[in-house]
Amino acid sequence: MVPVIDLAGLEGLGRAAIAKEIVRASELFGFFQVVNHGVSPNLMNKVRSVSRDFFHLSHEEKSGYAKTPENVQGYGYRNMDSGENKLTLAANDYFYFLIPVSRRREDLWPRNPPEFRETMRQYATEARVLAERLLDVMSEALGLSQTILREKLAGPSGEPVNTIRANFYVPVQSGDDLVALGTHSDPGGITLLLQDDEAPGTQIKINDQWITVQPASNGFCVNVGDQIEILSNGRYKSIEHRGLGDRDRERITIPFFYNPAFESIIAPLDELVDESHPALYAPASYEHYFFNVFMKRGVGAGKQYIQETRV
Ligand SMILES: O=C(O)CCC(=O)C(=O)O
Ligand SMILES: [Fe+2]
Repeated sequence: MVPVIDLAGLEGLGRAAIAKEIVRASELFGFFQVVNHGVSPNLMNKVRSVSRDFFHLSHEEKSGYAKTPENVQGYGYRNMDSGENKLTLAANDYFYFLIPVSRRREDLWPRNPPEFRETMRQYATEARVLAERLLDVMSEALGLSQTILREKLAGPSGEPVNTIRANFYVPVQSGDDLVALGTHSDPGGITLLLQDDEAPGTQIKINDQWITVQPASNGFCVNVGDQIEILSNGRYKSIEHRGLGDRDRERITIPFFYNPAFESIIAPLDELVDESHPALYAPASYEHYFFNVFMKRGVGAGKQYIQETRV
């Protein structure tokens, strides 16, 4: 039911047919998986293994890279700060800016394992290319210039915000709830979610039913985020999803977020709005959306974030 889309041939004769699948999935669910997507499986495995190695270090060593109240980047852990930072998971996590490079805090990127930094630098480049190929297809299908979505996300600075996070789910005690990361839609543009092939646990909500995603080998899950729903004036849907822990195993997922620059004003594209198609969402800067809508409610509010911007 949830499509696995083969991107081999996207830039060749296969483009129209592949684009049709991407667009259909984005309209129906806001979710699909991709294979043959151009990011090397070797690099994907390295991203997983350096993350796993980092999480297995002592708490003391990891805390040398900890987030601070003023800075969202760095290593976070369960109950690290009560109340204020509602993004801290019921698990360990780390979070970094990749793009713009000026906001990167590489000092908070682990030195151990030694390949961590170089792996993430390379990943920043390759994942960005994939996200932009998908955005270009989605732009074309709106009947607009191929780069309109990425231009709108980048805004006046010309630089989108790309971040990665790793979610580290420790095994869930029997009797405890499996849901570790509550129901949400991703607030930004588009998310490439690197799965844990051994421990599935991403669930997406389709027609009010929770469906566990079975990770395609060497694939990415692609989640459409709220800002793409807004820019497309509701044509593409952001997907409600959540993250489960596993009773027996650790689970690590590593989302790459391709998000607007904070100062970008996101609103339905002018070309998609006319008298018979009124704008469904009010314009807002991404800074406002992220801090005053998404973070304020905290993870777990499903699609209520975007409902707040409905006109
Ligand atoms: O870990 C998962 O399965 C989902 C992660 C996720 O939705 C996120 O980090 O935004
Ligand atoms: Fe998410």
